[in-house]
Amino acid sequence: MAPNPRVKAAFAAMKSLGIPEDRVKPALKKLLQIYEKNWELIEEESYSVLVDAIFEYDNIKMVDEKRKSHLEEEEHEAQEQEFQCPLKRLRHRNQENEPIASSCNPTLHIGGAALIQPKQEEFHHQLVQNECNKGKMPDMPNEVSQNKGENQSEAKDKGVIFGGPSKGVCIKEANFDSGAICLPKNGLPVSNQVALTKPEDEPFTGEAPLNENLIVLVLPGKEKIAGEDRDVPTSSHLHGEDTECLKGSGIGCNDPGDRTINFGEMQDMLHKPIRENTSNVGPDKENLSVPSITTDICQESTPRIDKDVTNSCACNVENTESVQYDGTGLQGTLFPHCEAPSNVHYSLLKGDDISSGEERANISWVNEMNSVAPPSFRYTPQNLVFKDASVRFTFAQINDGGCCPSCSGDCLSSTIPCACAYANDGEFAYSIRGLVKESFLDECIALVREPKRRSHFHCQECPLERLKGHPLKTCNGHLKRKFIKECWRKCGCSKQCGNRVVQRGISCSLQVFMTSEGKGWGLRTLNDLPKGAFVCEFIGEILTNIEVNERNVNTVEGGKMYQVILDSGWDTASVMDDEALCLDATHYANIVRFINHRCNDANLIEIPVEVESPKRHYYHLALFTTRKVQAKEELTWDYGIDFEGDKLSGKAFQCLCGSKFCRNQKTSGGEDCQLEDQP
Ligand SMILES: C[S@@+](CC[C@H](N)C(=O)[O-])C[C@H]1O[C@@H](n2cnc3c(N)ncnc32)[C@H](O)[C@@H]1O
Repeated sequence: MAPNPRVKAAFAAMKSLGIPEDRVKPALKKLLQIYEKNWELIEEESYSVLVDAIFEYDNIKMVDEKRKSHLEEEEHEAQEQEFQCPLKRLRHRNQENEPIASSCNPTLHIGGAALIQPKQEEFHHQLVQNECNKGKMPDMPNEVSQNKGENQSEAKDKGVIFGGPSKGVCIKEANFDSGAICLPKNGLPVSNQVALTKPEDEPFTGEAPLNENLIVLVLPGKEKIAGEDRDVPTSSHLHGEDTECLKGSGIGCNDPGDRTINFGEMQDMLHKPIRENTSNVGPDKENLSVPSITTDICQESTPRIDKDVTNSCACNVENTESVQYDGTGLQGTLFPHCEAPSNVHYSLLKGDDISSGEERANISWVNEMNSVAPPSFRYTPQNLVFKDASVRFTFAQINDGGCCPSCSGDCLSSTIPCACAYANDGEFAYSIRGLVKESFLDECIALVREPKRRSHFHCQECPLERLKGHPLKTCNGHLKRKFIKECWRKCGCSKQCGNRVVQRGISCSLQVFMTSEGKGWGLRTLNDLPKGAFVCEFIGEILTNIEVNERNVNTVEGGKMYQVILDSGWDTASVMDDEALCLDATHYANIVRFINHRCNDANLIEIPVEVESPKRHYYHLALFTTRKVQAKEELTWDYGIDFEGDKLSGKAFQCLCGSKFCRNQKTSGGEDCQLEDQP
């Protein structure tokens, strides 16, 4: 059989680095197995994952060899001692409690506490740690360990060693065979995410090319201006003294890190309001996150920066007068919206990671269209309760029929579907590859796009009508949707179970970019994505409808739309005012706030996902691809806007989606298509 051209290419690439085929082979084999033959992950960044894997493999071999030779040496020494000191051997056996002065080995104190030999395990561990960074590409500095806030020895204590040319993370004891390998930048395929200890604060390692006429903004942490490095405040710098961690004691669940979570305390924290002056806010991830609830290791508080952050713009270019703020009234936001001075020629604005290290993979941003930097907002990877929203839930509410306590490992590979599949008619929504199954996805798409399939439920007392002061008015109806039910902490399966996709967060490579059609910023994928792939969750602040309404009263008309109503579960029972919830991604959000709207044939669809709360007034809203999406394609979803109706309320924008099914046809130039023609 002709050799696979990708294998040949990998060998050739390694050969150019001076690595012979016989060293490449075992590592490549293992990687292909671990990545489920996803070559793209292996090929990206000039095979950096493969290079890491080869050196890891070599390290392990070297460590094993050293250990073996150490054992042999010891054995040999012992034999020699026995041979040379027969007397001592006799005394060992017969006079164990008597001290003896031995000329053969003065440090050996028989029967006493001073007989100290390193345990094999410790020895092995030390070797792995010492050797982990050896054998890496010699010309690459160990940036990570240099830039980390925590030093190497602290990192070691946590079982983590940072370093390597591709920001590799050696996980605990770098045991290649156990699946612990250096993580590629894009993360592993979902089904292969192994126990990964993520560094708590991703270091800033971004570098950008410079030339005289080129202003390059590199966020977060560093700004490169005309060859200079300057520190700029980032969200992680804005942490204050007020750090409260979601840790507790007593009741709750034991998580794999032996931390016990007290759900009572947790709920208190969930209801702690956000303080708007972020210059004195503790790490919001710990303070206010909802589903994270049990997942976060409490981080040490980052030293507070007393600088008035409203004075420090990410575009800290010479003419600071040109700095403009977006008028949200939020102090100390992450990316002050700003324009550069007009006398500077811009060819490119870009940044390394808009998530400030909050996501597993960097999310870069680039503006090749104009001189505008990303708008102000605080990046959060988890929903935050603003104030009154009722997202209380307890373990006791999840009965055994609502989870799978007797499962273990991966529920998807079990022959009999577990209780978590019952919610989806006895079938899991996800395939073994971590994608939403085609049949499930097509059904979800049809329920939204096909007018004949679309149906609504009407709540008895609609909270939206109540809000408008018409408590008895008939509900206008809420679109019926299919829910995905994921396994969670009360389930017996592992954290790597295939029925836990959304809760593991973003794993694809994304980029925020300035669109060319005038829609402002947009989001695109940097890799091809298959149909049914999870892209991201809609993350923002959780507000009650009443709170959102109050907020919107003060919003200038024509502002951008960043809010969704979580109404997919309102059919279950009458919904109280503090249970009628919205997500607002205006001030606190993840990258969802950059996803633009497209009428009807968008390449993303939102699907409600039940994770921790069986009461469906609070759920996660996750975006999945509706079809194959090519690298560099813009990611879009249908906001479900009624352009005619919303125009009246002043909310709608002029749609520039370009879809031939555009519902705002007079302005978009879309063809005059009937909804029945939809894809
Ligand atoms: C969630 S934001 C999306 C990101 C936004 N483009 C930005 O620059 O921040 C939604 C806003 O983007 C703009 N937008 C989204 N989709 C659009 C479209 N199809 N046509 C025109 N503007 C759009 C509208 O201003 C809308 O209120």
